[in-house]
Amino acid sequence: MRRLYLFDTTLRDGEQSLGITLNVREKLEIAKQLATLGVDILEAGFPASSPGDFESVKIIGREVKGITVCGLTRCVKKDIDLCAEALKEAEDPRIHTGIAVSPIHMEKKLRLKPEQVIQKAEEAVRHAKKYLNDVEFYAEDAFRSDYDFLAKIFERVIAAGATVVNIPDTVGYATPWEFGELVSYIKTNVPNIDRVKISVHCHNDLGMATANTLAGVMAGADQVEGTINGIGERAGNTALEEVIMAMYTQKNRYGIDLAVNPREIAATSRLVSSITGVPVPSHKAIVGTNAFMHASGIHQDGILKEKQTYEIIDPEIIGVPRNQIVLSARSGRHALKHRLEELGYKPEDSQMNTLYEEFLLLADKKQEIYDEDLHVLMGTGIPEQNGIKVKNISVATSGKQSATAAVTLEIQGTEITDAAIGNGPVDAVFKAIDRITGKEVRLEDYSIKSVSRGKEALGNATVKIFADGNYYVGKGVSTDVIDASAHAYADAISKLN
Ligand SMILES: CC(=O)SCCNC(=O)CCNC(=O)[C@H](O)C(C)(C)COP(=O)(O)OP(=O)(O)OC[C@H]1O[C@@H](n2cnc3c(N)ncnc32)[C@H](O)[C@@H]1OP(=O)(O)O
Ligand SMILES: CC(C)C(=O)C(=O)O
Repeated sequence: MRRLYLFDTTLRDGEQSLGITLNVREKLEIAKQLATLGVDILEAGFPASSPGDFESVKIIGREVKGITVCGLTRCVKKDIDLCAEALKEAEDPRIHTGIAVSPIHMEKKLRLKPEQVIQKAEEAVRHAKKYLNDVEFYAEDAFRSDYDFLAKIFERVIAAGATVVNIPDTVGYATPWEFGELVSYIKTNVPNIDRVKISVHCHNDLGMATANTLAGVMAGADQVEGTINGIGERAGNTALEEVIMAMYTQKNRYGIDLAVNPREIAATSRLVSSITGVPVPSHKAIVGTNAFMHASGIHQDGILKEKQTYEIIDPEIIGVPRNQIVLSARSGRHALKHRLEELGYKPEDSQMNTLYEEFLLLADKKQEIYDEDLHVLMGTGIPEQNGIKVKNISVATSGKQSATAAVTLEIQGTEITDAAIGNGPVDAVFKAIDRITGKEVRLEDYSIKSVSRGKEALGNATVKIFADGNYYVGKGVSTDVIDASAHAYADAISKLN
């Protein structure tokens, strides 16, 4: 069996998705779950990019053990110094440094001659090696580079001490057969390549990131880079869950071994989606809600006769249990606990009374309680209300007229009520919250979507605000859309210092 290393960059390239800004607490929570999933390397951020990113890499390095924690840098000494400083307390640190190698990037962006680029790359790797042994070198835009030049720069960084060479298709331009050929070319044309690991890092601009990554693996790559749910710059990165399950379902054919626990895939995907506010499309491979649903009669007939007629993956393998019990207001604590345990939660007996009360409140509003409702009940869909709690909302609206909202918030134990007029009920509620908190914020984005099924489905509101030079994302969940929106807005404001 050949061992394939999984390099997760959800917290670095994933966070480069438009609209995502995660704070240290959120990043740490995702990092811990990635360690539970069992990825080998976790890219925690780009320490030189901001004090917040520096802090995240530092705290993840300190707190998350049993895994390689990595930070990204340019081939710039200051970036490398900061990265090494952030990784000081990491058990198994790695610096990921690199520079662009394609003609267009070197000439137009870096404004450097190819030989100058090689020099910077060598110097950066040597500088990083002063701090620690494990240094990965990325050749940005490798797929559009001149392959002789690429082989030459890899040869020189390997001589300077790189332990991993990364071949990115930075702009997602490759097709699988071409990308496989590139990896083969590097394997056969770079002296001493067998001393280092080859990594592949693909983007999804043509929808081929996973296919290209697998072609790279077939051509001999030792490490694959990607993100959970495929989030990332522009159209995103290779979705790690797709690579994991492609390997898992093809194990006997490809003989590739991974250290991950596939049962954690669904929980990791949910957590990343919930914290980043980026929904997973229902038809998304592996982790979409429809990925294991069979809708048409001929398929349902086949499944009832033999599951494998239409199912290549047993959903339980990725932590999605088959649902056999229908939960409703008539269900008791045993059924609720049983289903929660099937979904991977470990509710304490002491928690069950409160959970059951919350469950009944919801069940009274809905005929059937779905798994999505239970995830919300267990908190993976409801954010903590740090400091600001929405206690009461009352809205008056009459057709085309403006709406009026009266809102009561509890801030650090004190209840405050105020009212405002807005263009519609949600606007009026947000304005009332602004009056109470006295914060100057600009609403950047607002969306509401259903997170469960049924007529009284839970609405999940996501609000993005801009204040003090930063973006803050808040989430709120309720069967009432105005209530969900108010919670999301209060959640975002509670993240301001
Ligand atoms: C392919 C990728 O995904 S790479 C990772 C992308 N991630 C990020 O960009 C993280 C967020 N970025 C940032 O916080 C900032 O851009 C910083 C801190 C990195 C740099 O900020 P600034 O110093 O203000 O530079 P700015 O971003 O405007 O320009 C980039 C500079 O770095 C140079 N540069 C870009 N990549 C590299 C590299 N890998 N190695 C060396 N220099 C590089 C550019 O040529 C440019 O140099 P110039 O100022 O001499 O023209
Ligand atoms: C920094 C590198 C690995 C990258 O993200 C890319 O080239 O896409």
